[in-house]
Amino acid sequence: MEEERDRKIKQDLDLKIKAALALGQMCPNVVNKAALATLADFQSNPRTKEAMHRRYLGNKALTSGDYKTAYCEYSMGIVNNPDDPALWCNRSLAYLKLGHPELTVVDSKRAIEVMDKYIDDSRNKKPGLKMPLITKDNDGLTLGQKLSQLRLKANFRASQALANLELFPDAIDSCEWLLGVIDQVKGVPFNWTDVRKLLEECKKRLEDGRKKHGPNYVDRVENYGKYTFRGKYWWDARQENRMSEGIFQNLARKISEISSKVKVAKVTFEEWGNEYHYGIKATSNISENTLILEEVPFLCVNSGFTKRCDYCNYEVKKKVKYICPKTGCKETYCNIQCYQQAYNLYHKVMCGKDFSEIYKIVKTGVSTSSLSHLFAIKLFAIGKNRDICPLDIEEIKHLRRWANAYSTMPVVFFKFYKIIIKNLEIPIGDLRFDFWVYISCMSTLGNNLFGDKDNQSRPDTSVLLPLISLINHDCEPNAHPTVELNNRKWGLEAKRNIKKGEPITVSYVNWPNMDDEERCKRLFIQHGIKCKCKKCSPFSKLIESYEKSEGVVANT
Ligand SMILES: C[S@@+](CC[C@H](N)C(=O)[O-])C[C@H]1O[C@@H](n2cnc3c(N)ncnc32)[C@H](O)[C@@H]1O
Repeated sequence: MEEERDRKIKQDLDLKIKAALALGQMCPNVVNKAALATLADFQSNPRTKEAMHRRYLGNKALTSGDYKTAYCEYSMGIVNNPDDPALWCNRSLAYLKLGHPELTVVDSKRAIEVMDKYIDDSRNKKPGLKMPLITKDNDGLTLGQKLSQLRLKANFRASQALANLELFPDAIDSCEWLLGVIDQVKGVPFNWTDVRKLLEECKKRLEDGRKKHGPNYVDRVENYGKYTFRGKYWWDARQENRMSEGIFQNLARKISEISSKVKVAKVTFEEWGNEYHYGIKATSNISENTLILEEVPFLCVNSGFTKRCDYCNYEVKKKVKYICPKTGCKETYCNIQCYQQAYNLYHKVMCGKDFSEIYKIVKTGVSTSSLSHLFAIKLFAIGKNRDICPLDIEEIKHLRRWANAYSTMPVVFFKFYKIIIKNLEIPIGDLRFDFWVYISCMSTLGNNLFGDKDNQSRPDTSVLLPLISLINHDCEPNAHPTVELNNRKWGLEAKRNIKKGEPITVSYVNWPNMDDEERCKRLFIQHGIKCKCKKCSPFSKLIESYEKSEGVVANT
């Protein structure tokens, strides 16, 4: 029985191969003997079979307009068979329908990459991808034709998403590419007039934008795409869970271990309504200049302008130097202890890997927030090392993500993301490290880092302090961090007398002599904070209207 079925599959495929080659389709090289083997393998492999079933369920959900179910089914399919480009391509449509163009672009690119890899593997006579494109629905198309169609679909979705991200020049390029290949493909899987319409619309919006904002309106993909992201995707419940009793108790214990003067508390500012936040409150009267607490950073990064220990940020030229003993790895530490701590936390999986491209771009940044890309590498490395999603890292899972503003996504995010998962050898089908996880990590980092510049004002170092990060901002704070870069512990000192029960606050910004309204506006623009402190309360309506009229603000 089995043999008979395999023979039929091979026969069927053989015919399709011949037809595809004879027709000279866009991807004639995708079919070879290895592909034959993998198709048979696909039919008998329970995981690829499951993936195909998920694709079927996803397609059904998509057709009925149930995009959330479609997202779930395709994701399950990807977990089972990440080598099926149709799953990535179809999930990109689910994302588009759900209003996540930033994820559509990435999944459609992934679909194309998977197809390219398939073609390369076939050329090099490597085993082909497990790509169940030849299914029961015999629509008379060859494998090559199906691949060509899929490539068009992926590109069309990318064009639509680029337009939604307001990256018009790139959307225009993409539409023009599509219109250029119109004659080469049999059975175009969508209406060509839709591509023309999209092209016209993008050209018009670009022109209107340039008239209004000047010739540099809307940068290209290397720069920013605009989308709405309020700190979490709907399928990710972690931000709700961060206030759970278990996590709260855990934080309370950790704070009590470093200070008897303060405790963690669930707080609301009047205008925050029912939304609870974490905050830190004094447990007794604290006098001016008292050291309230000290915390050792969970993670440190440095951009390399000053030679520092990769683990604790000490300036190594002043201290004993220890270089990672592995040949080819040049990472530098103060001493063997720092090396061992780093090794166990993240270095084990990062050792000797080349992240220079990320460092190069980080070094061109003007603000210390650019260093968050270096943290993202370490968070992914810790996730890989602990075999968990980076968003579940115990030390940081309680942190509040950037949530109060719209976001812009530098498209370099995807470039960096790809470097990270490739270097850390994370398979693309491991969705614990999916691209949205990277965006969510960046959002956590954007809200919780303490950075410093060097004496030439270049972003130099940054630290992640999971407990000090619980302290809220006030434009007239009662405490301030005692930052000393060459001190492993970061301190918090009372600026004035603080009463028992009073929330401890710091200023997140250092803008002396700025008028109150401007400061309040910039807190919103640069930190996503609609500041609820007493000084800012007169401007709350103004900020609301500013948010509505601007729509999009920078996430820097
Ligand atoms: C570093 S966290 C502080 C701890 C945070 N409240 C929590 O629940 O984890 C920074 C975030 O707290 C909130 N926040 C802190 N100070 C604030 C203020 N003065 N007004 C409004 N929101 C504030 C904002 O959401 C901000 O993005």
